[in-house]
Amino acid sequence: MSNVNPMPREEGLDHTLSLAREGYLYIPNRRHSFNSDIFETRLLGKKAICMGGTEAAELFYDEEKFMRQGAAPNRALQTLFGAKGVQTLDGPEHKRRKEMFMSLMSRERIEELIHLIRKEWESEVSKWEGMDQVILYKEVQEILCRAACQWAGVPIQENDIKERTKEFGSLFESVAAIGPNHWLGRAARNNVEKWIGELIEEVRNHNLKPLENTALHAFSWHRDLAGNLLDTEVVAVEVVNIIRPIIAISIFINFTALAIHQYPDKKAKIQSSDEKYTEMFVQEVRRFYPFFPFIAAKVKKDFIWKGYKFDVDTLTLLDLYGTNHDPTLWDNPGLFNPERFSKWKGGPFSFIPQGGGDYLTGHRCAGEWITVEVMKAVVDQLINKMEYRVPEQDVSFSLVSMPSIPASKFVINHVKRK
Ligand code: HEM
Repeated sequence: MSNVNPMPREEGLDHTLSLAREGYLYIPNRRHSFNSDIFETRLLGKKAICMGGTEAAELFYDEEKFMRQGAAPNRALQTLFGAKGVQTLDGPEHKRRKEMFMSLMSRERIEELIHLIRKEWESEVSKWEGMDQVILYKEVQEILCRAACQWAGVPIQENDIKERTKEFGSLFESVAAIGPNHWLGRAARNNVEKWIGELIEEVRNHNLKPLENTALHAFSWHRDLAGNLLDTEVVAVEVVNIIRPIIAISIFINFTALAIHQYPDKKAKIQSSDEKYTEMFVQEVRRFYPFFPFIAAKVKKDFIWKGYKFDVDTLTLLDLYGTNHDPTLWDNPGLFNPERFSKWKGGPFSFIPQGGGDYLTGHRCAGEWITVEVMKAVVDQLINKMEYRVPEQDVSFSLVSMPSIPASKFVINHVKRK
């Protein structure tokens, strides 16, 4: 064992409170002070490893070394993820389930979603023209809820939109909450899973016939490796795994609107450049602003990496926010600078707002292409299709509360179609 070195270690009994207090900066602060991309700490009463940077991300996505089963805390399963979803699976079972998701992500299907969102957006602009003020975050969530349900083959009545939007929103807004908001998130999950579960039963009884290439259809009839249909509850979790994150793009859209407002020179450049610059702008929004701070896995079997010992079952967190702001990977990472993406060489482990690695064989976000395309379409709507003013408001956002959203939820007024 002479080749094993002690890992830099945060002394003390437990640091869960520091994690809650420092939020997005908990891991980056310690990577900086230990001058190490890896350190040991104690979270939820147990030893845990935190790591960040390209090499750590590559290690984290090695499925021989890490597994997802048992890694997500119960409070995340009860709100954000749901039980027995794709996020909790490993190996061939995960690959089979992930294929089910990726089968929806063709260029044509993504274009259909963008078309639905643009249509909903344009009809909302007419409503916004008559409003004294528009709280963009709330309004955009309703647009995305309508479009996502339609895209997923899930019928929804117009008078249910507000309530369902709130429920889906609370699944990702309550994940780090304690007390009443956490319980609201749990109640919302029970409600939406029950509603979707009833629709799945209708599909299986042939009373409801969603289009074949929709999530509701594909997931209801998906078969696992043993050739069996999935339990209704699991299908419901996976359909929610499509609709909920599409609505969560509202967070990136709020930051997109904020960036357009705060960086008028970049806005002018979008207006005078081609689509390539819009894409660079959107990528910089995803790199610069906070969304998911980190992701969790457990060590699958004992191994040694760079002289550090990883013991089976140890909770390990990969620093997403810190990797996207790592000064060894990004020049002047605190600067909002879309131009950096003109020279960016790409790579699956350095730019990881939605996880890293491979889409099909690993856990990288199934909806990353959708997210980028939706954000690009929204930039076009905000800049080329409407005019608006941004009144005085508090647009500060926290690096502690998760997920982080600008305080005012971005208010606009004097909206006019162009
Ligand atoms: C709103 C912006 C989004 C962010 C910030 C985001 C972020 C993430 C992150 C960090 C992961 C975990 C990666 C990992 O565990 O290694 C993930 C997984 C996932 N995301 Fe997203 N996501 C977004 C949008 C979407 C969209 C639009 C969809 C689907 C339409 C989607 C579907 C999924 C699924 C199904 C997984 C699980 C993948 C797996 O475990 O194999 N996400 N996402």
